[in-house]
Amino acid sequence: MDLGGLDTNGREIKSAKEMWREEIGLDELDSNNTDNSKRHDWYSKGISYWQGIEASVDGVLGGYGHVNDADVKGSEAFLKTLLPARFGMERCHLVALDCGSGIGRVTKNLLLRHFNEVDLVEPVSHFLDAARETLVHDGDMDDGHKAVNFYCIPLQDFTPEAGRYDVIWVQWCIGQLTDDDFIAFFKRAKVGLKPNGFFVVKENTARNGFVLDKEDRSVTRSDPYFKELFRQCGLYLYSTKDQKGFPGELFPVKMYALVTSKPIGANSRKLKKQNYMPGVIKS
Ligand SMILES: C[S@@+](CC[C@H](N)C(=O)[O-])C[C@H]1O[C@@H](n2cnc3c(N)ncnc32)[C@H](O)[C@@H]1O
Repeated sequence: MDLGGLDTNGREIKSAKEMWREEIGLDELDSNNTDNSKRHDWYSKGISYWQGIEASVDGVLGGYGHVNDADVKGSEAFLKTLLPARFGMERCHLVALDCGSGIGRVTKNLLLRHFNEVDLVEPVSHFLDAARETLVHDGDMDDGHKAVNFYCIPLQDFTPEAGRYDVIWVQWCIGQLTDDDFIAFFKRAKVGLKPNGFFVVKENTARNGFVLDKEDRSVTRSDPYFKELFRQCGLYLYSTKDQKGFPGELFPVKMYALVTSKPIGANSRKLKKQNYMPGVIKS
């Protein structure tokens, strides 16, 4: 990735390669040759940051708890177009995975309304304990929708159960992963999807290149940066939408629905149309 970026102290960084070389000792010539102690440092500083944060909506949203409603509305509108398109109109038994779930905010307000079972994966134990507490008490709603498994593990070490999920939801947490762990995670997580299953990635986006957060050890990637990583994961963009209604000082937020095989649609329609177009008769 050749795009330059910034860190939160305003320091310019020439390229993502340079950032990863500095942060985790990634050697440009050999992506397997990384300094494990630096990588360990990257993740332990990230986890320590979140361990110091209160287990509340305001805590996991960095003091912006009031964007919760707009966030849930935006996600719901996006999800409502995707579920019938991928699984048909008939209601079937749907299962979702909430990645980097924090206190279970997304599971409680969104996923449990659409999925019969939801699993959560989150590395910070006091967040997951809070999630378990709310969801198990709230849970077993009248409609039988419930949170089932609570995995306390970071995404870079997690592999989902094969073929369990219709949707794997990744929101506001993938910036904690380095590029190589991002790619390895999605490659592994594909096995967790059922046929027609898909990923949703909902994340902050940098206007250019990337922004490295020195406090929580995360990176905010730009839209082209995400798309290049998705390509390297072997994922295809099925649909994308911008989140609306957030305060202007926040990063723009995008939602991406990603599938594991090339979607037939716009391109094939275009080709078909061309077949029926009147041709110019050459003399
Ligand atoms: C901004 S909060 C978002 C929580 C939740 N997704 C939400 O939208 O309410 C970021 C979450 O990522 C989690 N996290 C940090 N490092 C992670 C990692 N390596 N793998 C998975 N999640 C991580 C944090 O503990 C925290 O719960």
